This record gives sequence, structure tokens and C-alpha cells, in this order.
Amino acid sequence: MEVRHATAPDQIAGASTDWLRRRFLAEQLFVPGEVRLLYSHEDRIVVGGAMPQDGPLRLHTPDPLRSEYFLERRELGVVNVGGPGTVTVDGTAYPLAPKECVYVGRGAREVEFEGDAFYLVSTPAHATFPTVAATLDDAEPVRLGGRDGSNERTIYKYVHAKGIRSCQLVLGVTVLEPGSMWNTMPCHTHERRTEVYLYFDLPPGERVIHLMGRPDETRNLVVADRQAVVSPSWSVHCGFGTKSYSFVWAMGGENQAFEDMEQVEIGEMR
Ligand SMILES: O=C(O)C(=O)C[C@H](O)C(=O)CO
Ligand SMILES: [Zn+2]
Repeated sequence: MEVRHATAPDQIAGASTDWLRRRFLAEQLFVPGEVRLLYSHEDRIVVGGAMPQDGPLRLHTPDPLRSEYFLERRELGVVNVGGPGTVTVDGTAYPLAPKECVYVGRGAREVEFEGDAFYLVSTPAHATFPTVAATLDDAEPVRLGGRDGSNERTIYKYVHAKGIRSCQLVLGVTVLEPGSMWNTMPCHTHERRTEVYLYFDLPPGERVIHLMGRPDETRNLVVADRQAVVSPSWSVHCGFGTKSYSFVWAMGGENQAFEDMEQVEIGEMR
């Protein structure tokens, strides 16, 4: 498991493209036949990809966690970013259609993946909430944006204060309509939470230009399918694709209030 340390906003000035990519972009989470994990010290979020190939794959317990099993002190959200598959938690199977989610509560000992590709997000947990699976219909769909802004999209909230309950994890999926390219416009920061976007369903060869940094000092990352960007609390996060796409957004931190964000008007951005 790769471990990345936290960053401060003043480290952005003078940063090279390579430095930005090594600090904030997870390029290789999805490797056939592996569960790949990345530990970020930004709110201690762990993200990962599981790509079973020749039979089921099991979630392992990397040494830096110093725990007996992965979910001893953590909770986990899993989103199916491939074809139909199954996540099995301590012997109970949760079949997941594409874009569906299972939340796994603290204390579960064995998590197994069968299928094509699953995205994993885990945050520290001090309490146990029940393991629950959800379909897109179970989520709270919110239509946002418009054709004139090229950002018609639907936000599906899975794990949040009024949905699947968790200790600190907040997680959902946003699906852009064909022909819509911009996510999260106007953009925002949320000083009380770190957020990670995993872009998926982006056709091969296409890219998302993801904007990050302080609102008045932005940088961009050119992001491919199934790559994730970590946004520390001080960073805006928004992007536009060369084709439409979906993304998983997941947060951890001080609160679970989705609406607790600082909106940034485009005119304020630099
Ligand atoms: O398209 C959007 O807008 C989003 O999906 C925004 C994310 O949910 C987000 O950044 C929540 O903090
Ligand atoms: Zn956000």
C-alpha cells in the first residue's frame, strides 16, 4: 500500500506537474488480479481498486494499518465501477449492478470481491454501523445543472446523514448526461472534509481536466479513466471531460453535512 503524507496549500506555488500528480493523483489503483490500496494522510482516507481476474479477491490488511484485520478500526464503501459483480462480507453476498454500492461497517473481518472492478474508500471509524447495499434507485437522486452549462448530471447520494448511516464516510456517484462535460460548477471547498473523486466510465483515450488548488491559485491534472484525485480541505475540485463520464465522490473529516461547503464563483477563480 502506498502511503502519502498530507500537504499544505503553500506547497502549490512553484510545484511541477510531476509533483502535483505524485501528491494528488492515484494513477494505478486498478490492476488486474490485485487489490491495490493507497493511504492518504489527508483525513486518513484509504482508496483502492479491486480487479478480480481468476476467481475472487480478498481485501488484505496492509502493515501500515497495524491492525489485525482491515476493518478493525475502519469502515468501507465499495462502488461497482465495472460489470455486474458480488461483494461478500463475512459470508453474506451482496450482488451489485454497475454503479451500485455496499457500505461495510467497522468490525467485518472478511471482504471478498468477484466481478470486474470495484472502487474502495475507507475512513477511520470509532463506531459500528450495519453493512448495507444500495441500488441507484435507493440513493437520493438529485438532478443538477443544465444543457447550456454543459453540466446536466444526477447526483446519487449513498452514504450520508440521511441515507446509509456511517461513522464519518460520505459517498455517492455522479453521472453526467451524454454531451455534458462539466462537474461541480460552480465549484467549492469544504474546510472540514477531504474529498476524493474517482473518474470512471470515461471512454479509452479521453481525459478529464481536473482543477485543484486554492480558488485563487488553481492547477490542473489531466486524468484518465479509473484514476482518482485527492482534494485536501483547502482545494477546489471540479473538472471537464473530453467526453461525458461518471465519478465517485467520497469524503471524510469533521462532519457529514453535504451542504457544508464554501461555494466559489467562477469570477473569483484564478
Ligand atoms: O457534480 C457535482 O456537483 C458533485 O458531484 C459534487 C460532489 O458531490 C462534491 O464535491 C460534494 O462535496
Ligand atoms: Zn466537494
